[in-house]
Amino acid sequence: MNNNVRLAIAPIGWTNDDMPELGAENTFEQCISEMALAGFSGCEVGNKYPRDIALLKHKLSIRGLQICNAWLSTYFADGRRQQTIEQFIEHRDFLYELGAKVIGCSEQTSSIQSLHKPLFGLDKPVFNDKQWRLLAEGYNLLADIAAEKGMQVCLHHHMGTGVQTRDEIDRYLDEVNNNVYLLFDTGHAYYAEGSQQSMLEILQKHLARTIHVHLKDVRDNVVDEVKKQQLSFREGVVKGTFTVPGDGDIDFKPVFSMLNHAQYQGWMVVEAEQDPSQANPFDYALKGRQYIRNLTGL
Ligand SMILES: O=C1C[C@@H](O)[C@H](O)[C@@H](O)C1=O
Ligand SMILES: [Co+2]
Repeated sequence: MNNNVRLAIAPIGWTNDDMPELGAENTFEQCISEMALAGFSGCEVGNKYPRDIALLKHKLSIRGLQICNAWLSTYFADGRRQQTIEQFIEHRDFLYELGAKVIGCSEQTSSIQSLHKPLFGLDKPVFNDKQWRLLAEGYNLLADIAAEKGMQVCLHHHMGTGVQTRDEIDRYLDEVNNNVYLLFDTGHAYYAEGSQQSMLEILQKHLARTIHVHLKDVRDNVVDEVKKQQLSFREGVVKGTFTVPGDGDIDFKPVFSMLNHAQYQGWMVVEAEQDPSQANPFDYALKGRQYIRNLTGL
């Protein structure tokens, strides 16, 4: 893997912002110390991180860590344009001060990812033409606002949202301008389409537009349970849908070789939300780190 790729890890394995009861016992300092000790040089932002920029930078830099991105929910497809833009500007400025170059957003209009609804039922949002137009106009605008600070915007395709499937990812990238990008998440692509092959085809098709990568592995047996028992996204997470690369059913070798071939430059972020009381975050961070080292030399 080329030298322009850097490895980060998300705090979600230690403390889960969506379900704060998962990892409530883990402190911010424990989390970032273990990230550094496991051999990562960057991380995303969690809700236990201090908002004071100088303090946060200090805590991170003494551990050799840098912020590479943080999630922002957008609501363009239901018309909440102004509110989204205001939040985006604040988020952009926060990330800019921390030295991040990309801003990863997820369109959450009618999302069921946090609701108690079957993930594979009929409730997943499906955008109509007008909603796609609103989304595309919104993301085009975000890209211009990001560019004011030399930053780039990417959308995180996500289970339970209107940009989940392969066709929806294609449509998103067709509709937006060329300066609007993709955050490719291996776990969500695999979960959405149900196979390694489809996940790889999505990545192959959109390599040139991929500016940030989340590395999650998936446990097939838990996905089967989510389908059979009509579980929600979060119920699946608690049961262990996701894990670190090398611990589940995805083969990451072709993922890394595609990125390498395309001379991908940017961050790859291990992001494995599971219950920290069942999956010790430090053990799993080390496990993921070792697997990536073995396959990439990074
Ligand atoms: O990037 C992500 C952020 C989380 O909040 C989300 O639920 C997770 O699955 C993810 O991929
Ligand atoms: Co992700």
